[in-house]
Amino acid sequence: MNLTCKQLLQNHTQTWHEATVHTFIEQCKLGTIHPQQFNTWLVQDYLFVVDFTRMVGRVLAIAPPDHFDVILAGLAALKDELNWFKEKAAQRELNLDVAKQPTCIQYCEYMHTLATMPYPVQATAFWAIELAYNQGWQLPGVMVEPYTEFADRWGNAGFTEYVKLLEHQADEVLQTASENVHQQAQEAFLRVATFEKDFWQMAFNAAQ
Ligand SMILES: Cc1ncc(CN)c(N)n1
Repeated sequence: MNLTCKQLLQNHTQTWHEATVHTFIEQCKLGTIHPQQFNTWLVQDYLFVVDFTRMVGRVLAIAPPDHFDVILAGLAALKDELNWFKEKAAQRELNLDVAKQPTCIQYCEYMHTLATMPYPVQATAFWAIELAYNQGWQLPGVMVEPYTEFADRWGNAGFTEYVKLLEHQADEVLQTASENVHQQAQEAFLRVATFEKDFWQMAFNAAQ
């Protein structure tokens, strides 16, 4: 039996919904998010993206050469993204040299463990991580200022296209993978979904 990214989304609609729809983002859309919550997200997400960039580097290291184009484009976008995070943090006078919160630590440690897994599992996790932000920031629709630019970073049409390419690459390698690898890919998808939900909650908790 084959496994595709689309099937993962269809088989786990509730879990995926919780990964991509959260009061944190809804309150960004409305402009009611507390600055302390948003700033916590900004700093912790920067720290996450540093480790995510390393993860993508490891994915590249074991990817077939015909997947390089998409992954290298992703790494180039991450270079811009890391600089953009620094700019946004400076505008808000936020210190990025702080400790990761437990949820961020656990997510980053999980990304590390992905390196021990077969390429189809890593490709599936990579796609799921990017899709979570693509949908998370896109689903609420137009956000009020100053959040428009944040929603646009991951919700724009180009990013949607990039996530589609990641899906095609994951689907391609899942097609020839064993049942056991399919099982691991499904577990990775579910772990990513749970971490995404927890990450929104971590930022939301900053005001309580
Ligand atoms: C927590 C999280 N998940 C996903 C992404 C998108 N790279 C992100 N920036 N942060």
